[in-house]
Amino acid sequence: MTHLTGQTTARGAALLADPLLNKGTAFTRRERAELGLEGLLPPAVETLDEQVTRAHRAFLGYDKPLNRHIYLRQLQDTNEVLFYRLVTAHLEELLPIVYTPTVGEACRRFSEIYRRPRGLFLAWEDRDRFHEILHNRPHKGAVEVIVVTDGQRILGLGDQGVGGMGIPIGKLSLYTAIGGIHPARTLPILLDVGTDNEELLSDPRYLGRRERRLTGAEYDEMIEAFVSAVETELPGTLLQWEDFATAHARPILTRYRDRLLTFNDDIQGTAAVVLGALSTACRVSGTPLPEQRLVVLGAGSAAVGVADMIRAALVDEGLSDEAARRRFWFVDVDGLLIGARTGLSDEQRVYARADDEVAEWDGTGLAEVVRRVEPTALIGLSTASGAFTEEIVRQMASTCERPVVFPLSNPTSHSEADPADLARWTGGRALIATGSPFPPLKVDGREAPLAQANNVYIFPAMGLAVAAGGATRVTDRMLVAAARAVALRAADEAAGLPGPPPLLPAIGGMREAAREIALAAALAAVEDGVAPRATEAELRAAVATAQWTPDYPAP
Ligand SMILES: NC(=O)C1=CN([C@@H]2O[C@H](COP(=O)(O)OP(=O)(O)OC[C@H]3O[C@@H](n4cnc5c(N)ncnc54)[C@H](O)[C@@H]3O)[C@@H](O)[C@H]2O)C=CC1
Ligand SMILES: CC(=O)C(=O)O
Ligand SMILES: [Mg+2]
Repeated sequence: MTHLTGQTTARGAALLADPLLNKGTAFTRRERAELGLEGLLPPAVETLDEQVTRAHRAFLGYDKPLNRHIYLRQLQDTNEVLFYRLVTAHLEELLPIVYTPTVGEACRRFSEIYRRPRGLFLAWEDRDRFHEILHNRPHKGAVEVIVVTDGQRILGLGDQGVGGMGIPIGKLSLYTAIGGIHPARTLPILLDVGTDNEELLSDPRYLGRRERRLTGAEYDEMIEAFVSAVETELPGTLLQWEDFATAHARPILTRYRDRLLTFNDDIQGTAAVVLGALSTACRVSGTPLPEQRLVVLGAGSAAVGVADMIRAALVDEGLSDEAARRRFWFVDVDGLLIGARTGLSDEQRVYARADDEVAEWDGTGLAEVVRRVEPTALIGLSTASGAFTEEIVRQMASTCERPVVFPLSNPTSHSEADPADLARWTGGRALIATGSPFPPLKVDGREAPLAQANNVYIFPAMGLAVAAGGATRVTDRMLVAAARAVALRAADEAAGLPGPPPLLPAIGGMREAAREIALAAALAAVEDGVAPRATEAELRAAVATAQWTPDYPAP
């Protein structure tokens, strides 16, 4: 409880060394006298707001994003209340540093910039002792949310081995900053199953196991050992799978989603935010969802997850499943998904087009698909930087009045297009959302913020929903409800605003948005019978109470 209430028996240097109890220069004179801190701090006593101002200046003193990231991580490891107060006060400015794109660089250079430990590293050799090792977590007591990765598909950067730990740390920082999950109740976990990244294997500084990745039955055994340790030691914890390679992501989700409280953020979180942004785009363009023709670049777990949720929404709107499937054309590194393709997974095969459709085509690459299909929406989850070329986008814009173009791959260096180019090539007609942040566009002399269709709109709110409503499973309906709440909030914010309506809610208001999204998901959990009965008013109050605000406990 200590770390939740701030009540502690720690004194002196030990107190200052605990990031969840340390107030730094905000310890009052009386506290300094009572807690053995005299002489350990410079004399000035600051308020939290004064500390935030000072920390923000120090942050701005670093030019390079990675150095800013390192500064923030150090602040987090020194004084968490101050870190979270700073992040929440400057969310829009700090999000790209804590999260994509800079977190990608932090993962790539994890071993080089490593300073202090955070979270748990679980290695294959210890698979029989995961239960014990979970006891070594820094904060005892219940854990509300775990984010776990095995580092194999970190953003669009591929295998980063233990460097992938940057992602669970970054995502959980946002569970706290946006969702309000208390930092003592979060736990980042890296499953070290080795790496196939040659550069890392030959780097003497690499901090992970210098072994090739586990595969097959051993890999499955590792995952099972981990899940059963979580089930036994931390029952009721929300377990989020993050940045697993497609070969593992879906099978793990299928295996465990009905067994414990769990979801895959890349598959399900991404789907919800994209459905939210697409719903807004449909409203703005006047082309209803069932009339959209969707070309999706990339057929990995993220892309298929997105299509599955849009397909379910189409069926909800009255289309047959077959008709819904026919609204999609999937293009991957080998071209259009068609029946004749071998090696497609069952999930991909759902979207394979009939072979005779392409009989007369000049190949099945993206350019030809766009020329033939005349899509109204182009969604990129391919990791292929610049794949939405001028030729392709101009072609699309020649047959569609308001082309929906979502280059969603992260980090920025992997985006399928630069939004400023998309706006130029389409004469400002494109409805754009990106995965990583981009500067606002200039529209009619005004700055128009770009929608960042990133699962950050969803996962912190799911954590809050579960904390407030006590769900025991994450159901599809909870995610669809979250998607609807995102679209609703965007529409509310757009009302009365000059200029083009934003496709997603403003980043600066994400904490408030998270409450609305969480409420919608919590209500859906009750409807699905996976959470105790509660009225909307009760859940609204529970969500507000559950959302922690960073502040020092009264002296
Ligand atoms: N905006 C967001 O919230 C999210 C974005 N993403 C991004 O989506 C991307 C993909 O993630 P996953 O599906 O897990 O990855 P993945 O590696 O499993 O899938 C990539 C897919 O793209 C295809 N591809 C690769 N190069 C291509 C090319 N040059 N042309 C056409 N297709 C190509 C591959 O064949 C594969 O089907 C990543 O960059 C990730 O950062 C993922 C989750 C959330
Ligand atoms: C945003 C995210 O989860 C990804 O790019 O993998
Ligand atoms: Mg991810």
